[in-house]
Amino acid sequence: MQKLLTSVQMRKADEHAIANLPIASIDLMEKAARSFVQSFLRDEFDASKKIAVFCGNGNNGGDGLAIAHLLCNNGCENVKVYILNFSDKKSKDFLINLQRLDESRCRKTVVNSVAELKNVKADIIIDAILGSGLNKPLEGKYAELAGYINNLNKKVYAVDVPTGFPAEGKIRADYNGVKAYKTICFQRPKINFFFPESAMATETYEVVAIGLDENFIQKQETDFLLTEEADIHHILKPRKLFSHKGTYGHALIVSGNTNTMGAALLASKACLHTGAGLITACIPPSGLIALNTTLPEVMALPREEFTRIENPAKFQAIAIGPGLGISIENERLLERLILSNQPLVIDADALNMLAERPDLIERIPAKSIITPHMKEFDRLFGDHDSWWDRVITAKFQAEKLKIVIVLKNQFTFICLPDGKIYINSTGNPAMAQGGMGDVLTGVIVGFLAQKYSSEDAAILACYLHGKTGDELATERIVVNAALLAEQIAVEIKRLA
Ligand SMILES: NC(=O)C1=CN([C@@H]2O[C@H](COP(=O)(O)OP(=O)(O)OC[C@H]3O[C@@H](n4cnc5c(N)ncnc54)[C@H](O)[C@@H]3O)[C@@H](O)[C@H]2O)[C@@H](O)CC1
Ligand SMILES: Nc1ncnc2c1ncn2[C@@H]1O[C@H](COP(=O)(O)OP(=O)(O)O)[C@@H](O)[C@H]1O
Repeated sequence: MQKLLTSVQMRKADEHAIANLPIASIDLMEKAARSFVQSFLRDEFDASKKIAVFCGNGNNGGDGLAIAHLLCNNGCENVKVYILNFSDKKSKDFLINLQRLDESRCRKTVVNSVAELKNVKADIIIDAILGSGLNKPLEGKYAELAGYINNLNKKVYAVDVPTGFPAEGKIRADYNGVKAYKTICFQRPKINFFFPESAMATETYEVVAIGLDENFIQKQETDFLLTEEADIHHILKPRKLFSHKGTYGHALIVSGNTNTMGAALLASKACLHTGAGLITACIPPSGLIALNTTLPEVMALPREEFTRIENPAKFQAIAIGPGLGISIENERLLERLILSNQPLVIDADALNMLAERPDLIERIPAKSIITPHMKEFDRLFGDHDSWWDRVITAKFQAEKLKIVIVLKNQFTFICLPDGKIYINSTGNPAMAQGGMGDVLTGVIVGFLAQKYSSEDAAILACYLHGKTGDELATERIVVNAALLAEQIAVEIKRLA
């Protein structure tokens, strides 16, 4: 798992490298510039393109100067540097690189105001104005400059972070910084790149290594962690010799209604392919034929019989919600399960019913996993006007209720009872189709049945669900939920 650091912590990592590795501050900047240029030239190999490099006065500007210098030395014929003389505070390494640039044949001009920028003719812009040193929203000349650059409508590459974009913390809805095509950032992605509002600032990003001490970074205290494939490999347990269906647990999936039986089938199918030993779908009688014909391995428990069944403790794992429908009977059923005090996976309509019963939210059994998307989350815990605030609420509630909250999106935030937030980066827009969440619930309950902890089940399920979608999306424009449910077994096998 990769630790994601704040700007202050990243600065410490820079300082640590300078103090402890045989590398001077200016050489670290040179290394960062070289890594940027390498990545940039992979994308933009036409040496005749006009490149305008905008440089501020801090270290981000220093990077820009070094980048311009390297581009000139690498055969780029039309590089022009705009040095923005907007501040008296110039960093030491900025000044060293300014002198180096002065001694080169790179074209440059010093600009004191945006009005002086009349004839910027560029195919590509490199934004090295402000980086992770941003300490307040843009205003005055800086805001004007960001607007000017955006209005040029050119391809913008941002150095480390687009000017005006906060690396962490709330992103304002009226973001007024640079809108980059791509950000090439150093050593670690910024925490805020995983928040949907970052789409206002950069279409995509790439992380390049600059030689900071990974051991030092991984030792820092942070609540934000990025799941990696190695973690999944480490958590997954292979199936054992002499094992039998009892070894892999019995999952109960309370789901489906007359018009939404598909959700029950998808969740059950996903659970089946995740490897639970036995699966029972608690469905309405109207769904029996569909279940028996499409998923013969799955047992049925007609819903009205539910109250007559044995203790829910018979099941190793229980999920409730996919396609369930909202009714008094279903609310009673949910209440019964919650009061049984057994960890649950709670999704979809079960979450919507919970939103109307704050008394039950307080009683969600510890170690349960709830899987809201943004709207379901806000119905449960109140409206939020930014994703940062929403994630902070999720973290708070996960700690308070001692549950796992899987807040679903392009990048899903998995908030654990210990306050840690695992960010899942697998998954893609080909998966944006109904039923995908039902499959995720089936995968989670499938892992729970196999005795993975709630934390591990949520982390594994999100990663494998997205990864399976990524593999399938290499060959198709859309990945439907049933296909993904079936393919998940292949991905688990590959990573186990
Ligand atoms: N050794 C290092 O520290 C390294 C730093 N690197 C680069 O350094 C950058 C960070 O550099 P700095 O810490 O110098 O910071 P910046 O270059 O991002 O900003 C510097 C100045 O901008 C001012 N400022 C902040 N917000 C402002 C606002 N809204 N309006 C006007 N002025 C504002 C600050 O007071 C500061 O004086 C990184 O993003 C990265 O590009 C890289 O070169 C890697 C090595
Ligand atoms: N653009 C996307 N990128 C990554 N994952 C996605 C994307 N769109 C949807 N997903 C995933 O699909 C699932 C959708 O869940 P949900 O909205 O509950 O769907 P449904 O209610 O239709 O079953 C989530 O796990 C989400 O992360």
